[in-house]
Amino acid sequence: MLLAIDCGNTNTVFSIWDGREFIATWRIATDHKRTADEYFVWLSSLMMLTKTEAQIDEAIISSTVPRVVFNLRVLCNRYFDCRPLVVGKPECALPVAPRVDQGTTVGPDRLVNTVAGFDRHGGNLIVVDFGTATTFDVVDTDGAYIGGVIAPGVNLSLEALHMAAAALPHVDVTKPATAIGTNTVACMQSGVYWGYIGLAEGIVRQIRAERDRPMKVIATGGLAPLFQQGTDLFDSVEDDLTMHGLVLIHRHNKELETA
Ligand SMILES: Nc1ncnc2c1ncn2[C@@H]1O[C@H](COP(=O)(O)OP(=O)(O)O)[C@@H](O)[C@H]1O
Ligand SMILES: CC(C)(COP(=O)(O)O)[C@@H](O)C(=O)NCCC(=O)O
Ligand SMILES: [K+]
Repeated sequence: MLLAIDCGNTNTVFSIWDGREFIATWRIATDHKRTADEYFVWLSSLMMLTKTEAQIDEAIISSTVPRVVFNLRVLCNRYFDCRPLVVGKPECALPVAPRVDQGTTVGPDRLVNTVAGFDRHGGNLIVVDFGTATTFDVVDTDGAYIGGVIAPGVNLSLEALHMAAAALPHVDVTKPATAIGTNTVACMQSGVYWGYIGLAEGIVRQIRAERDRPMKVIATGGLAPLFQQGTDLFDSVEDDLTMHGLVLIHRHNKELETA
């Protein structure tokens, strides 16, 4: 079975793919100090507690944090006796190469989102990922990643507000009932929630104008369902998008190997 690992700047998600479906998905805070042994203790206890029967013998990793890849590789080598594919490394082929400025290292999560979005919806697509950063990935007609937008993430913005202004508390993002807040917390939540809805709508409008053609919009990432409640911008919200892309990229590389 395939172990697919999606490491973002905040959370790392592990999913087990049995060839037909994901039989388990677990999430751990991203921490570059975590060792292979620690990952394994965590993974194997979850497998035992949930009675998940899985013989893992293949792995694929996408990581926006380069430093964690070493220990994830050790995990795969030592405990699953396999060499993981690492998205973004030369030995990991993509169905279509990205078309960006020379020397640009596109975040592997964005490449994976592009592959998954194209598989599910075809080309001319915008994938919005509400992760640590809020990213917009533009997918061309043939499925190539051709660029996009990186904006500060929602929680990052709230954190910055709290850090920079003495009178502003730490607050969690939620959908406020009204745009006009009648207390400090409600005002901050409104600024971030409706601010990000406006950001997403505005950026998508601008991208569509530059591309001058119909483009679907797919949202993913931890906070996507919350933002879907405030706008009809998204054609769909798919929390398994990155995992789906990892399975596709793994399959693509296996096919190349046996061809
Ligand atoms: N279900 C949730 N409810 C509220 N916040 C969430 C939820 N899931 C994730 N988050 C927050 O959303 C942000 C993005 O999460 P995630 O998509 O896991 O980011 P990344 O991929 O960059 O690690 C993080 O700040 C995280 O704390
Ligand atoms: C933009 C990102 C920080 C988003 O990461 P995430 O929010 O998923 O942790 C990541 O995709 C990245 O480090 N990108 C490199 C630059 C680029 O994609 O052009
Ligand atoms: K991500």
